[in-house]
Amino acid sequence: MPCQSDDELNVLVKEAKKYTKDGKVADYIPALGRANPHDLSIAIQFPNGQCISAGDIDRKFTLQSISKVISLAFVLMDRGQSYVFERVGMEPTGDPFNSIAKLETLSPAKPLNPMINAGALVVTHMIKGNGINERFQRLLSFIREMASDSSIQYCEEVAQSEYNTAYLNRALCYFLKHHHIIEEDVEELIDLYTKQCSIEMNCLELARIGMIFAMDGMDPESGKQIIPVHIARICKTFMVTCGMYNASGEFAIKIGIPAKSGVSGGIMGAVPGKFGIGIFGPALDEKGNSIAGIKLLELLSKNYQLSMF
Ligand SMILES: NC(=O)CC[C@H](N)C(=O)O
Repeated sequence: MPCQSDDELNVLVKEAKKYTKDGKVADYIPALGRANPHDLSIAIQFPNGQCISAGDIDRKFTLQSISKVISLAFVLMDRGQSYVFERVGMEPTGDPFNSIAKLETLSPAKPLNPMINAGALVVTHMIKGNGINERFQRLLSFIREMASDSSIQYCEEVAQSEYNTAYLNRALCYFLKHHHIIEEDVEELIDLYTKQCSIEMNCLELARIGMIFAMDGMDPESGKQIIPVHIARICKTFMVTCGMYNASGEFAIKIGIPAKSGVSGGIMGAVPGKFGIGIFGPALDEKGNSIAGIKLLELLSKNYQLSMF
C-alpha cells in the first residue's frame, strides 16, 4: 500500500522545519556533512498496512546509531540475554554517545549500555558468522526483512568515510580488547561496525521497522514473529532509557515514546501497540539528535497524546 501524503503531518513538518536553522549537520564523519540541513521528512506506518507521510520522503539516510537497536535484537536472538549482558550493561550513562568516561565504572571495560558506541561495538562484535561479509549479510538480511525491502543496501561512501576517521571508536575497541571484552581484530570490527551504521533507507522503511518494534516483534503483514516478544520489549526499554543519549530523560518527559536517534539525522519511533515512526532531519542539536525531528515528535505527542506514561 503506497504511503499517502497527509495534510496534518505536512502542517507539523512546516512548523518543525523552522528549527532546522538552529541545528548543525554532523561532519565528524565527513560524508555526513554533505546533507541538506533543511531536509525534514516523516512517515507513520500502521499495522494494518496504512502509511502516512510528509516532507522530503525520498531522501535516503544512513541508520548510524539507529542500527544499534536492531543489532541488539539480532545479537540477543543469536546469543541469548545472559551471554550479551555479561559483556554489556543495562544502565543509561547520561554521557554523550561516544564517551569513554564510564568504561571503568563497571567491572573494568564493561560498557554501561548497548546504545553508546562502546556498548554497540561489543554488540556488533557478538554478531555470529564466518568473516565480516557473512556477519554483515546476516544483519542486512534481518533489516531487509523488518523493512520489507530486499533492495536495502549500505552506503559505501559513508562507511569508508567513517572507517577513515574512526579514531575514537578504535580507541574504545583497543581498551575493550585489552580487557578481553572483545577478542577480534579491531580493524575488522570497525569495518563491520561502519558498514552496519551505513545501512541506508528512507523514512518510510524506517517507520516500518519502528512498527515491528511497536508490535512487539510481530510483522502483521506476514504474520511472522520476526523478533521474540521479550527481546522486542528489551529493545524498546533501552530506547526509552538510552535511545536519545543524554537527552533521553527530557525526551521521555516531553514525548514519552521509545525512540532511537542517529547522527545522520534519523529518528525511529515505536508507539507501543499502535504504529512506527520514521523521521529524517539532518540538522542536529548539541546532543547529536535531530533538532527538527524532536520538535516534530513533540508536536505529534502533544496533539495525539502519544506518551506511554
Ligand atoms: N550517534 C550516532 O549515530 C553515532 C554513530 C556513528 N557511526 C559513530 O559511531 O560515531
